[in-house]
Amino acid sequence: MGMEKHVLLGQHKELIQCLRSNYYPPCMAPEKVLGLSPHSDTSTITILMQDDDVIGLEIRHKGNWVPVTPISDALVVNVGDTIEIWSNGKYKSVEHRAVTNKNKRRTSHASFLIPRDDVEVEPFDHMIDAQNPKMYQKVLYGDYLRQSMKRKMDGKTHTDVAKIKEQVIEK
Ligand SMILES: O=C(O)CCC(=O)C(=O)O
Ligand SMILES: [Fe+2]
Repeated sequence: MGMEKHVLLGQHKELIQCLRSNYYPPCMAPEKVLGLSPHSDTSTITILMQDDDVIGLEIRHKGNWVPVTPISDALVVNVGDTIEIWSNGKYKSVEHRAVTNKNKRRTSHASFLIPRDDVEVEPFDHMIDAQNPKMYQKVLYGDYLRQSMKRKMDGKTHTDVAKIKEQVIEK
């Protein structure tokens, strides 16, 4: 985003790390049962450690679900909604889900890096110009996080609260 590392870090006020560990037991009918419904993370970035012997994570790319094949000793880094808002939509949060597996159990550990609750998140001025008008309104991170957590995971629909609605200009 054309910013020094410490400036971006400073935008968090305090860099908070939340950890979620997921366990997906073997499932008799993986074609019918998802491990985790489609969603994007509200974080700035998410660092994911996943088992390397079973595929489970999938990202949505051009309308298709694409498996993220594990690489030994490698972490997966996903862009979250906060970067999407700060970058005014230049860097989109990735929609993802976890599928189940008939024979193998799977574990994953997601580390969400997030700003402090009282940070007002909105697109950075330098990401806005005539070609890229402001797409997101100011949201208080704590409110955004809690509102998203209250909802059923449903793709990226929770990001609508931060989007500037199209103006209807009456003649
Ligand atoms: O299990 C996975 O690979 C995905 C986990 C995830 O998306 C999450 O915990 O938010
Ligand atoms: Fe996630």
